[in-house]
Amino acid sequence: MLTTNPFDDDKLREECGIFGASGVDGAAALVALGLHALQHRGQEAAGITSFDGDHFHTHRAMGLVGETFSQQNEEAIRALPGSVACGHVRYATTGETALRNVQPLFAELSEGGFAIAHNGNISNALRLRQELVRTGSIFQSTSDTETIIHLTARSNYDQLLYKFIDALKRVEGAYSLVCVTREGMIACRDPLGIRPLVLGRRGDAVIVASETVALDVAGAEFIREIEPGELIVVKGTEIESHRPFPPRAPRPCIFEYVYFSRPDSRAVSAGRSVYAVRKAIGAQLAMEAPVEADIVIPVPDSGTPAAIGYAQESGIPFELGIIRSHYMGRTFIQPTDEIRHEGVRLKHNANRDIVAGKRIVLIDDSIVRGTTSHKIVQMMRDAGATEVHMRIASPPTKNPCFYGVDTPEKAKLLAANKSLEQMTDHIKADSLAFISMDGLYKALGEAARGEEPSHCDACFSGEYPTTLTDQRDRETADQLALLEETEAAE
Ligand SMILES: O=P(O)(O)OC[C@H]1O[C@H](OP(=O)(O)OP(=O)(O)O)[C@H](O)[C@@H]1O
Ligand SMILES: NC(=O)CC[C@H](N)C(=O)O
Ligand code: SF4
Ligand SMILES: [Mg+2]
Repeated sequence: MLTTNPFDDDKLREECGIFGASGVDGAAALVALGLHALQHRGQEAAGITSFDGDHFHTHRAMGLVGETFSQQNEEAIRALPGSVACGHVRYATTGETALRNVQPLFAELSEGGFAIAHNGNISNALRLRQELVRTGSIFQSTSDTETIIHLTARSNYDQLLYKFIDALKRVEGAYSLVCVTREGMIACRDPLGIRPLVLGRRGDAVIVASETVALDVAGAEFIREIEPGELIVVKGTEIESHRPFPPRAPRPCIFEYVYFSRPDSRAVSAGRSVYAVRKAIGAQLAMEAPVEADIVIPVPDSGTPAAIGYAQESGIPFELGIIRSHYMGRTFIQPTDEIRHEGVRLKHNANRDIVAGKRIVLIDDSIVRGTTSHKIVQMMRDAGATEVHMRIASPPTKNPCFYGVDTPEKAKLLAANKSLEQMTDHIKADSLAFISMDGLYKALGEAARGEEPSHCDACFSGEYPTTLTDQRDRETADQLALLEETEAAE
């Protein structure tokens, strides 16, 4: 996969963000605001499609929202007239990082134009694509999202809405979608509601967004979440709700609360802010994994709320012992290997006076490959820390995500390949502990995880809530290749 950031190529990636507005003049400008608030979910590319009653208009580009839809580039927004629009910020999960995969994707169907913006990942997209291509579909992109367009186009139903629903019934995996058609806007969530989507109003205008922070920034009021398995059709300012799928117990992504969502968004299924949930996770971690220390230090930014919770619960003072630069990364020239090795210092640096001579508890939200923890523990020691205890605000990440988060393959996940002791050695900490799975659910206000958990937690538990057709096909192909190799060698 192509990456845009020379220093961040070994991380758990963000996902995507979507935003739609209907029933408001200049809808595209509102979408640009909303996308800006969702920028943390995807920094590779951004796009908006509007409909002015006669024509569809699209502008898509690589890069940040502010680069593409900025004050200096007002022309870009003026070229997107109309009272309905949808937009997307992308972090690729299927299909390369290239303009042809930047969303919203658009096609002219027999019922007219159809624009689609997708957060999630379709776990049988490859299988569907092979079938569609074999029977004549010509794909314009390598994105999983395009399969929905082809399935819609080829459905035998006679109205666009029913064709679209027919298509969704054939896809597996995770999808929160916002579409613009000649009739208005359609928004929906997959039957398990794996990826988030909320509904708001700005006056009479209808807004949908991945997270409530985007409603705040667009001056809209939060109404409710779009329910798992719900599809809404928006015509102007009118909303019609549909339930096209048989009801199932929802499984929203628990990692949204650990890491992805902005802390000022609402954790809808927990009835609190994401910030409050993260603090509760930190407090729970302090109860489960206490340690004698002088100060609690977050790995900024995402470890900060959990560190505040840990400090408050343990009574150990909270200090900013690591300062993060917000200016590194994307536009930085390609470094030499030597500079790349030093790269972490560009992002994080020790606050020496705070750290020197102290026993410290470091709090981060997750360990993926272990790169960050390894470097930061060393950084604390170099700055004079006498003991470094690492505490992680999620259970060990042992499995990849197939639902819209670009995680490294299992072989590269530290916790999938090492015991707790080996991980502690690897990051060179004096001690290491993760919050328990039950502890994580307790922080969400539940008694324990239980047999039928309320959330998707597959990256920790390995229990994927949907079938993973493409992954199964890949494993079968690998096994066959191995068998052939063995036979050839014999
Ligand atoms: O074990 P690793 O492979 O290093 O990955 C884990 C780290 O990645 C994420 O931070 P990241 O630096 O990506 O983003 P953030 O600044 O939003 O915390 C996460 O918060 C951990 O700090
Ligand atoms: N991270 C996402 O939600 C990505 C959406 C879609 N699967 C893509 O790759 O464009
Ligand atoms: S596997 Fe993990 S990151 Fe992916 S949807 Fe499930 S909980 Fe979220
Ligand atoms: Mg981090």
